Amino acid sequence: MNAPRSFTPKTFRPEDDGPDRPARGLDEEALRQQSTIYREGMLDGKTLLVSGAGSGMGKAAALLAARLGANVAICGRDPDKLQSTVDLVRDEVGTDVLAVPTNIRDPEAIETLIGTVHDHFGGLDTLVNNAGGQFPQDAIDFSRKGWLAVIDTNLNGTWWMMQEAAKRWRADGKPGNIVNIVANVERGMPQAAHTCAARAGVIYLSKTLATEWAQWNIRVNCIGPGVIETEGFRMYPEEALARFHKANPMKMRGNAWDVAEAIAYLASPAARFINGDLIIMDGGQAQWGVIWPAGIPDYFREDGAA
Ligand SMILES: CCC/C=C/C(=O)SCCNC(=O)CCNC(=O)[C@H](O)C(C)(C)COP(=O)([O-])OP(=O)([O-])OC[C@H]1O[C@@H](n2cnc3c(N)ncnc32)[C@H](O)[C@@H]1OP(=O)([O-])[O-]
Ligand SMILES: NC(=O)C1=CN([C@@H]2O[C@H](COP(=O)(O)OP(=O)(O)OC[C@H]3O[C@@H](n4cnc5c(N)ncnc54)[C@H](OP(=O)(O)O)[C@@H]3O)[C@@H](O)[C@H]2O)C=CC1
Repeated sequence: MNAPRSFTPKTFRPEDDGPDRPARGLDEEALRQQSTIYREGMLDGKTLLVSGAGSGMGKAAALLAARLGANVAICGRDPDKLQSTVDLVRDEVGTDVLAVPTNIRDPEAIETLIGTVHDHFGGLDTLVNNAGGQFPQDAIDFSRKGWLAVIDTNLNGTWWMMQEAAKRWRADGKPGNIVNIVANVERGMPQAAHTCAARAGVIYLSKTLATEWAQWNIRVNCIGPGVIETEGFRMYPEEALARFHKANPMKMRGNAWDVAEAIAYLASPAARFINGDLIIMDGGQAQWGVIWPAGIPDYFREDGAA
């Protein structure tokens, strides 16, 4: 029998970044160079609110939406990260992004956020719930605070955003569109059980709301990314990162732009009949491999899992 696996929480924290933990994913220069399959002006006159848009997929989605003509509002906790997205879009596209620092765990702050977006742009067409995250750890060792932090962010935070946006759409008699970024949870997520529970909750919440809210012309869909290399990867030990891409049969990592293009599709008129669905973007991982974000335990090494 394996000895209990110990875990030092401080080890993988983003603030521990240093020269030995390099930046991950598409940097701003790479983002600027991405091309898109979509036509110019595809999102003209549309307003998108993207949470967690100070980095990673949210930043890419904000840039692409702005490039396609949308009004873009963003939120996240760290104002400096949000400002980096504002600056990138202004420099690259020439438009102003509305940045509203907001913790999605705070429902009152979300009420203010949704109101601010409506006041500024005169409405909201697509809400992208991308903010979220977790830390890698064997479930048996989760602290109570850690469990609650992940559930509160990924499940409750996403719900507060959805409910507040929908209340406003119903009151205004306007159609709405929600895209929730979740994860690939079909076969569970070892060493990420907290986020697996939260994301599974969001997926089935979304399917339920897609029915309940159809009467107000509000669509709700999810995107389930697999291994997408972003700044968020700094949270994981090198040992795990070295194996992440081996968990899908294509043996590759996706990038933030892949997800941004899927978000743009769901925000476009081409997706008007898609409701209650989950788009998995994982190179086939769901059918095959397993990610061990805290490192593969001895018990699973011998049988060659993933
Ligand atoms: C899965 C593979 C594929 C997925 C990839 C991605 O999603 S990539 C994108 C991923 N991007 C991200 O994931 C980025 C966003 N992630 C986050 O912001 C955090 O991981 C969060 C979701 C826990 C929020 O936390 P927060 O704002 O509340 O900040 P806080 O720091 O105060 O933590 C609260 C408590 O959680 C606990 N705890 C925290 N860390 C660890 C740890 N390493 N170890 C153990 N426990 C840990 C601890 O109990 C802590 O309290 P303490 O002991 O300090 O008093
Ligand atoms: N990269 C991957 O392989 C995968 C990622 N995902 C999920 O996709 C989403 C985007 O991830 P990715 O771009 O990779 O990672 P990042 O860590 O770069 O982005 C997550 C963003 O969420 C924001 N955020 C976190 N907590 C809160 C909060 N309480 N309130 C407001 N904003 C918050 C963070 O900003 P700030 O710290 O400023 O608040 C950050 O900008 C996340 O939900 C992630 O868990 C799912 C599957 C795989």
